[in-house]
Amino acid sequence: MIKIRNLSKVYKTKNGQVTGVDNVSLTIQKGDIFGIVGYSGAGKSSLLRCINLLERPTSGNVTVNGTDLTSLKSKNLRIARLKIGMIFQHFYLISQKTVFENIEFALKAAKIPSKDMNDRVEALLDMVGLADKRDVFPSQLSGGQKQRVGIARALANNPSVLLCDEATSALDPTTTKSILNLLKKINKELNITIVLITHEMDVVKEICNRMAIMQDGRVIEEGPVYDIFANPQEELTKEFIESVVSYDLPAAIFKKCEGTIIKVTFKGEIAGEGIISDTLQLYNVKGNFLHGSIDYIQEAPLGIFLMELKGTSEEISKAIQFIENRSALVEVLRYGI
Ligand SMILES: Nc1ncnc2c1ncn2[C@@H]1O[C@H](COP(=O)(O)OP(=O)(O)OP(=O)(O)O)[C@@H](O)[C@H]1O
Repeated sequence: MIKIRNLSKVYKTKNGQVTGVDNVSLTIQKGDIFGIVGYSGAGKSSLLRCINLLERPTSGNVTVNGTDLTSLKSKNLRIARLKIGMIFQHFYLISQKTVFENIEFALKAAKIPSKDMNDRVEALLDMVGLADKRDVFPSQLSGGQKQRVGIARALANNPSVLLCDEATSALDPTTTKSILNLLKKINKELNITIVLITHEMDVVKEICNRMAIMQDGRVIEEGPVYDIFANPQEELTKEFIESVVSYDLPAAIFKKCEGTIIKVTFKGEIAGEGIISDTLQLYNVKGNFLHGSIDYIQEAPLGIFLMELKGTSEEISKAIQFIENRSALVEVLRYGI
């Protein structure tokens, strides 16, 4: 488990102080795939690098598996860091070394006996699906393959935590998907907690179970990915969600409708139930679907529909109440005109 408490990182620059992280507290549970999202400059990298103390926090502390890293002196910190793997957007492989040697290099740092070296490297290459590339140099690999070497290297010392710094931002969508699948497999099979930072909400939607949104160095919203997608609180969170799940209604349609326009969010299994048809049968309202879809987040359905309701305001209120009583969220976007 990773506990971040009241962490701040202030940089001293020629032009004065810059706050990278501003009093952040977060708890990341063992087995989580935790996504940290934010625009450029929000403080994601600073926070991630404070987790393994690549950056030393200005104040606050970071506890990983019960050890407060901020209290460790250099030798013990080096040892603790071996259990925190990290991968990067630009891979940082050693270009003069082969794939095998890149991974071997990380194993040597952990003083793995040389008789075990070959088996260990080959097991790691199998894990990331690169057994046939052991003797080639990084320049002969695609971006996705380079990242696989980065992942194998990060796993060399059997870490309990893997930090991913924009690990898929340099990759095309298909390669991104395959790397995300590999991260999922590592999380499940090796029980490694993953913390990733990204500006791509797609990545979070695809693999994370929990997430935090950062703005100006602070965490402005945090929780299970499904709940945040179903009911975002902050404007910035809504903006990020709309980048992957859009429910915008063209202004012309909005203008043409005279009835009350509602947005209905169905969570989980009720997404497939006939709540709307029941509503229209029970109440004297006419319903007209304007837009809608069912998305799958963490393999659970999340249905969002925009509807126009026509009828007396009393019947419409009753109909909305009925939908809410069936555990759906209803937001009135505009009352009837
Ligand atoms: N080494 C540094 N020296 C001075 N200021 C820094 C340093 N690193 C980051 N900052 C500043 O801290 C703030 C947060 O930067 P950070 O890189 O953590 O954000 P980010 O969300 O990761 O953005 P990006 O995705 O562009 O990397 C920014 O204002 C940045 O300019």
